[in-house]
Amino acid sequence: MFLAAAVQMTSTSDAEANWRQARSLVERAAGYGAALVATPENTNFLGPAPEKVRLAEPIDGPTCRRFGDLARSLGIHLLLGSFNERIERDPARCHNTSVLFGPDGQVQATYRKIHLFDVDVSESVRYRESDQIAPGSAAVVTRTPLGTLGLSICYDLRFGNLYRRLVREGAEILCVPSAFTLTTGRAHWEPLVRARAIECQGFVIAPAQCGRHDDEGLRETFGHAMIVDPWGQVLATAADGPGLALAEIDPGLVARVRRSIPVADHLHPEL
Ligand SMILES: O=C(O)CNC(=O)[C@H](CS)NC(=O)CCC(=O)C(=O)O
Repeated sequence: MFLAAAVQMTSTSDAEANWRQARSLVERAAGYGAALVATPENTNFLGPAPEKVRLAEPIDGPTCRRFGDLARSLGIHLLLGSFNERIERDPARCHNTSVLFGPDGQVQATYRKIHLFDVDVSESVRYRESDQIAPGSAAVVTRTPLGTLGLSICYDLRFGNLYRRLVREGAEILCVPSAFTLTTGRAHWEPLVRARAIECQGFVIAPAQCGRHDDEGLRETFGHAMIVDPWGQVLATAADGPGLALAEIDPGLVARVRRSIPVADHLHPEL
């Protein structure tokens, strides 16, 4: 058994303020005893698009170094839900990248968001994530002493085939750091998170952005950071505003649920 935490926070274009907010919530979670702490999509910056690309950094840049040092000083596994990763050969775009740090502070895995949010939420609320973000193409699973993690980001949550793949490759704990819009979050967030947990028969750790940001559309995000167990039960949901969803993870539950309903054996991959 170990304690996991999904961070809920409000990132803006003020990278230093975002760092202080994230650090204080991660420290709080570790203070409660959390061994695995995950922060939301765009932890380090959620603001105007041109700035986002201009401020993008490589994985060995200062943002990842800070989060790695934090993981080491607290002795935890820390998922930086996502940051804007510079692409050397493409100055116009960056990757939307999750980074897992081990308790030694080293980068243990990186995942680049595959499905990009090019969506008209309403007449006035319109996103074209692919204008600034270059998609990744690799599904990423990483073994840790706490269990095998499958990585994904936000809009990926709608594409069940990615999660089937992660489970096939051994994932027991699925991470979905997010920044769901208020509109789509109200209607779809919890059912989607629970559906992934039930289908995958795994834990889902879903950190979230919340509140009002300062990008062009003054976007508002849904919050409701949550942790769901392999039976689909919501173990914890963050309250309104910056905070934490904290829950105990029983790694043995994954195997018990998979034994009881052996969907992996009943799957028709040819369909
Ligand atoms: O663009 C940025 O600065 C930060 N990126 C995000 O907030 C991303 C891409 S726009 N948001 C989502 O994927 C929302 C998905 C969603 O809300 C849904 O699937 O309904």
